[in-house]
Amino acid sequence: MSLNLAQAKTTAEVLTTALPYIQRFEDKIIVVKYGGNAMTDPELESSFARDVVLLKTVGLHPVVVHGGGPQVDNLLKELGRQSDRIDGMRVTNKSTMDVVEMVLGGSVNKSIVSLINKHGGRAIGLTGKDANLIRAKKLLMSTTDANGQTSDIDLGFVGEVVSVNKDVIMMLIGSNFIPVIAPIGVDSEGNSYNINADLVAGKVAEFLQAEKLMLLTNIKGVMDKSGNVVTGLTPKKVDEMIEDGTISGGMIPKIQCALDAVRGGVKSAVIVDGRVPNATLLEIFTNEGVGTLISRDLGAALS
Ligand SMILES: Nc1ncnc2c1ncn2[C@@H]1O[C@H](COP(=O)(O)OP(=O)(O)O)[C@@H](O)[C@H]1O
Ligand SMILES: CC(=O)N[C@@H](CCC(=O)OP(=O)(O)O)C(=O)O
Repeated sequence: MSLNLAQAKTTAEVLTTALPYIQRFEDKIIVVKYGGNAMTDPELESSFARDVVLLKTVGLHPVVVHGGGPQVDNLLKELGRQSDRIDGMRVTNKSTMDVVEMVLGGSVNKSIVSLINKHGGRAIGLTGKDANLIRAKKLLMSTTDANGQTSDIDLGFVGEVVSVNKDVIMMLIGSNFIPVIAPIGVDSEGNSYNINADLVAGKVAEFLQAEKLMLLTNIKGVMDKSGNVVTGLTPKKVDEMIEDGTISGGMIPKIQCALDAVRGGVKSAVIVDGRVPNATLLEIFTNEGVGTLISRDLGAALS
């Protein structure tokens, strides 16, 4: 495609405006979590893939961690099965784990890889099992009832991240690849664990000491009871909002991992509306961003 002079002038202006941001983020690692709910529109999927390729091309190092919860739900439904969720976590028995691995490590991972490659990137797909990328252990969860009684909940093969093999990711980044990671972990016995993709993205960002953790979802940001986007959340405020039901479901692990990541050394975490075209670029190349920002200073000041 060639541009006429007027178009070229506009493009030149845009590129000039982006220059300080490109310089600020040059050589920096940006972990982008691409949620299953943000994957529903082919146009937006292409926009996401192009954004990631553009970031890499101008010298940033995007690392993609993806979800795919709705896609797992769809296959389970087709198979005439279902799974419960507790606080946003899928209760995962052995046969559900097989489906999770098939969908997240298979079709979802490969379609993101293909799309990025179609747009000129060098994406490489991995699950946490490849090169023991994500070491995991069983997630232990407990609940407290109205009488203050605490009881354990068994979520089956749901895991939490123990460690991330940073060297593998750095090697790929150094060879100009864009890692695309499915949220499946492995323990020392070779057992697979289904891990919430936000938690994986947070830990990957922490182990890499990323400049930014971007969590793409299908909502404007964290909303209060009136539906207004909230920024500058404190852990205390988050607890209150979970307690009174303002924050629920998948937003619970999302906001918690954003807070954990900034406390763990990631410069900033942001919950971004993935339904906005070019959301990833807008977040990097504008001061305002497009979601709920949790900065390191804020995280440190409030912890
Ligand atoms: N206070 C809140 N603000 C925004 N979203 C919330 C809130 N509480 C619950 N949610 C829900 O969390 C969802 C995002 O989590 P999730 O569905 O797991 O997204 P993803 O698949 O992108 O990880 C939103 O679509 C919304 O339905
Ligand atoms: C334990 C657990 O709940 N795992 C998630 C993993 C995928 C995921 O997190 O996908 P989204 O980001 O699209 O929600 C699941 O099985 O749905």
